[in-house]
Amino acid sequence: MIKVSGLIKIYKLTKRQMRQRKEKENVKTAVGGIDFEVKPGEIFGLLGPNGAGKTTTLRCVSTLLSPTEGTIQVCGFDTVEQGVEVRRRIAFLTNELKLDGHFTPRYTIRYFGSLYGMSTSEIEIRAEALFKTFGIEGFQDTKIDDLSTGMKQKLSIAVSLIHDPEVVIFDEPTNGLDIVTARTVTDYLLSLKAQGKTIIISTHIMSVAEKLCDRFAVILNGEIAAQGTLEEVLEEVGESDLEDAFFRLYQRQNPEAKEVVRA
Ligand SMILES: Nc1ncnc2c1ncn2[C@@H]1O[C@H](COP(=O)(O)OP(=O)(O)OP(=O)(O)O)[C@@H](O)[C@H]1O
Repeated sequence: MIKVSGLIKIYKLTKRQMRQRKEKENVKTAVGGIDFEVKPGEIFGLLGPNGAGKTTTLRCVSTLLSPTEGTIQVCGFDTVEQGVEVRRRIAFLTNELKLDGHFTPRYTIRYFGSLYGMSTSEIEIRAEALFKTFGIEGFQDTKIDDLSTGMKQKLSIAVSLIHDPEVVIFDEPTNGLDIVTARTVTDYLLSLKAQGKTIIISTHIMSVAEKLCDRFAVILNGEIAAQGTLEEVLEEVGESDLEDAFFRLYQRQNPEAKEVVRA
């Protein structure tokens, strides 16, 4: 279970960041007060364009960042006060965290398993199953630098799940993947859901939100513009297609962006 209440995250900008972004203020509100819950056996999506605040939200849920205001509970533990308990129970995947290219998948997964205090035999059994699922068996002893982008992403997912966590937090899990690899990842997320895991993902791809997520929130400029099941969001916005609904919501927030809204 994930419960996000009144989450606000404000970044302090350096002078350089202010110059680069042409910002007048030295603070940036990345997330402006959002609430949502994710239940076990559910895939929840944060759907939004670049800069909407998806990554920031997931970083707060995963304890990587502390909220400026608001609280987050994961499996009943507060992400700020009980960060260690939260980290034990989550898989966190984000594009920014890279596996070291000098090592092999076998070495890497063993290393991460041991960080979670798993025994050698537990690691072997779990790694074998994950490598099989993601088609990594034949590449276990290949240097990560020599793996394809898709294989690296699948390895990152396998490594993040070595300790069989209750909660899965994946930032853009299918980003940059070909259609076959993306399907392997989304199918695996569905199997985790069937196992009763609590899953939250971010995406800017409408079809991922439509097909994979039980519920999702459309996040724009750090605020939730709509949330619910696909049917609920479409009804709330008064559209029959998610892309149209998304643009309708976008236009409500950015009236000057009229031209991008379909008639
Ligand atoms: N460390 C930081 N310092 C200052 N501003 C930041 C920092 N990280 C993110 N931001 C800003 O906060 C806002 C939200 O960024 P965030 O990365 O959460 O969005 P996102 O929805 O994940 O977008 P993307 O899909 O591009 O990753 C953006 O305006 C971004 O420039």
